[in-house]
Amino acid sequence: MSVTMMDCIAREPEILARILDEYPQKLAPVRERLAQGPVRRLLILATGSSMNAAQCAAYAFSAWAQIQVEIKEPYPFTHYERFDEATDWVIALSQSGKSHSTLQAQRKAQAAGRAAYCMTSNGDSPLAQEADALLDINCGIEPVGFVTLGFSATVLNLLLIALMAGEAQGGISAAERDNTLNSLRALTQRLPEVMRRTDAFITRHQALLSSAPRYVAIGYGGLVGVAKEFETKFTETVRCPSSGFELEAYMHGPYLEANAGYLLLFIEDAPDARSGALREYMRPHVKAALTFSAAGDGDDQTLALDFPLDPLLAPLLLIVPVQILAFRVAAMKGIDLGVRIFDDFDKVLQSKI
Ligand SMILES: O=P(O)(O)OC[C@H]1O[C@](O)(CO)[C@@H](O)[C@@H]1O
Repeated sequence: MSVTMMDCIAREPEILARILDEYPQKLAPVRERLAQGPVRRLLILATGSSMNAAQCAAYAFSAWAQIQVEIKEPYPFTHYERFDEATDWVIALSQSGKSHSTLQAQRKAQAAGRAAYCMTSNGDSPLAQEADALLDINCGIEPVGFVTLGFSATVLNLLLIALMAGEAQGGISAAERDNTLNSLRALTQRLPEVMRRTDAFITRHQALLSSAPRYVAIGYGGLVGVAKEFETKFTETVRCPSSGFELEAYMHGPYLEANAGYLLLFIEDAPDARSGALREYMRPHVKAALTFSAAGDGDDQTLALDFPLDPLLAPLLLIVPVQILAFRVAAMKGIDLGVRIFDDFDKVLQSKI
């Protein structure tokens, strides 16, 4: 039998634990870069899920290492932008290592005199081959195109890079580093329980989850990356109109499209007054306003994971219910993810090489 998206999600606890054990070796190029001098402005070139993963981890760089992260869509960076000379580190992030736009952007950074660090799970890929240094995501090549395992592995690696930078640049102590590593290990061990709770929640709400014509997720801070990945994953798998918004940005226009068919999903690390106020305002106007929360035991409308944690780590936990939700709602809609559609797309459009 072929490997499914759910098989990949189920491997996350094991693979994330491995990444935590092996990162000092696998991310050795990060140490070498940090030894060359401080990093203040990091440019991450990435598209799709890889861009969303970068958004999940970006604030850890500023909090722990005082690094300003810019995440750029590769194509406009290549074709419309002047290279910012203040950039002192460039990571071209592509899980497959085959996105053509990211390859072109990597070349532009190299032409601007910057060493390109390629972060990928495929060391033989075109991006890896042309890069100046390789950052191995250390999850193997994901056999399913709708990436989940690679997404979570990317977020964890980026958090670990931020941690290494934080320690090297004096932003955090060795004790703080160890506390964070312990929290990450505990998070990884919590994932099987997260999966069980998510399954039960989805089964309970099956009727409304399967019948909505429009899905919207809302997050804040690093959880915007989770909301954006909701958009990417639902669009790829559920194939109904789906969007992810930043909490405050949602209040500037997007709410106006809400109607009685609309399914809203709030993503919270802990009870949040602003997110809660929006949910209560919107609830009478929509089919359902559900919440995924890292904290608490929750109510009928809330999947509560009862695992309070540092908000900077929360995306790594809260992405898992989103991934399972995409897989299960696709199945409820009768979509067979094993059947390829638009099979000639990459051949014709050359977006992946
Ligand atoms: O991280 P990569 O391999 O560059 O892929 C970026 C995006 O391209 C896709 O694989 C589609 O081509 C998406 O699923 C993914 O989010």
